[in-house]
Amino acid sequence: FCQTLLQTVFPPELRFASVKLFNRISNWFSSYCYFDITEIDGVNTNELYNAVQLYLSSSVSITGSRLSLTRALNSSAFTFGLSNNDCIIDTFNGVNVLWEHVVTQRQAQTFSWRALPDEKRGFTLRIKKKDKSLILNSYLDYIMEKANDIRRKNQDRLLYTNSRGGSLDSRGHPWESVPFKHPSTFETLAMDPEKKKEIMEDLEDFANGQTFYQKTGRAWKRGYLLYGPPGTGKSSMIAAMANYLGYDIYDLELTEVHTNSELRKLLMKTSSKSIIVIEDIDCSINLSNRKKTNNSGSRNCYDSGAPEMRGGCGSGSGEDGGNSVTLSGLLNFTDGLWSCCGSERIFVFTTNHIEKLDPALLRSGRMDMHIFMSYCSFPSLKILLKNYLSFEESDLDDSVLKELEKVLDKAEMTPADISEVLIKNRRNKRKAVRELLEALKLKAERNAKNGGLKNGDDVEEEEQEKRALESPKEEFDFEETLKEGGDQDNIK
Ligand SMILES: Nc1ncnc2c1ncn2[C@@H]1O[C@H](COP(=O)(O)OP(=O)(O)OP(=O)(O)O)[C@@H](O)[C@H]1O
Repeated sequence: FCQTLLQTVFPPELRFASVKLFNRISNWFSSYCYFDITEIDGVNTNELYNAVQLYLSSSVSITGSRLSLTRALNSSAFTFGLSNNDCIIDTFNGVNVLWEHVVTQRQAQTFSWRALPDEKRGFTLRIKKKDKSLILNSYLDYIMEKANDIRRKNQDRLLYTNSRGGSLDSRGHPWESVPFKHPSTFETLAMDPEKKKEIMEDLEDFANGQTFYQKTGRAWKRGYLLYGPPGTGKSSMIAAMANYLGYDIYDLELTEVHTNSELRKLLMKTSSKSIIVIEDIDCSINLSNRKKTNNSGSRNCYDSGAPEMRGGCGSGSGEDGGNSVTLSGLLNFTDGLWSCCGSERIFVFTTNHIEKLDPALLRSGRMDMHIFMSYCSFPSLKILLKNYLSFEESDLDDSVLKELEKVLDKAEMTPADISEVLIKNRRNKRKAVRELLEALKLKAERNAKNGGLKNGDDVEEEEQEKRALESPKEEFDFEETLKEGGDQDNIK
């Protein structure tokens, strides 16, 4: 009866108008203003909605009593969210704002080329009118930034490679990626703690240095050169850097890049907050012939500023018939105008032979920090003992520690060699230490015999070189024997 009466006295048009009027009057007198951020804006997904959801997830997890939980694709973390029609108060620059998660049923869908979800979701932001101009823009920027940080932290990092001979994938992308799961961290990395701290601080300063780089007019990038014998942890260091900063890694296979312009395109397709790695740079391209003069006897390649990497000096353009990467191309890659497309990028080059590198690559500004990855030192050994055997310093006898320390420098063993000994015997910790001591002593003795000659790989390399030098001599002797008409059986 009441309903019928209401319908008659207040027809829908009148009701609609009175609600509108009521809202307007209450808005007039209200000290708040409201912003609706819907999940779907027209037919497109609203990025701000996703950002707010992620941003609120960090504060909701502590305060909320009923929460929604999600786990995104390619993510290793759970994200908390406000459940339907729940509210939360957030504070920004001393101003309180209220967020409400509004979920309503969507009315029957009219024709649309895209199926919309049954529920209409959105956030309503309530801000005091007097604070609106003060915080709105900066608050929303802050939310977007924070959300990106959270997304990066939650999402699995990716390892990209270009090793497909310059071909593009179905999306026209020159890089292909896999989830990056390397477990190396600065904690597990065996190196001098002081040096480690210095590197970590440098990385932190870089990551937080947006204002600094802007103020000084420098491109927001940094170069690290890691050098040292094989097995001293150069790759592990790169993984630790990526895990520390939460950056993706682009592992650039330089031998698969054919021209400078291809190199540039690869660079353009890298994202910010990433580490671009060229491993064993001395093996990737020929860096040794920069001082060759060209036939006309002009000044050397290095002076000309466009040294050729394959086949001597070339034209100033730095490209050799369009099929070789030049040093100038590589320098432009790290240092030129193109290196600044995108920001917050780290370049890491690794080499086992720093002496083979062109000084142009090493000068400051290109490679800002040169990091020597050395043979295992005593502080590094303690980290390895802790990692592999869970040994603290106090768990070992002083005499054993002293013996290890004494022999370690002379043995010149890499952390990789030592890790092998420890892994092999990790079930029996005491035996592992004993075997390690023996291995170190043996290596030290061998080094002493060889006149302090480096580690196993270097010895092997020298032996290979010796063998290579010796083999032509044998051929020569054979020829000599032929000429002299020697013993035919021997010749056979
Ligand atoms: N400093 C280190 N700290 C911890 N582990 C190390 C270290 N160095 C080497 N290792 C161990 O040895 C293995 C090989 O090391 P890694 O590949 O990082 O050396 P590398 O210097 O990059 O060698 P290469 O020059 O041959 O590429 C790693 O998987 C790691 O387990």
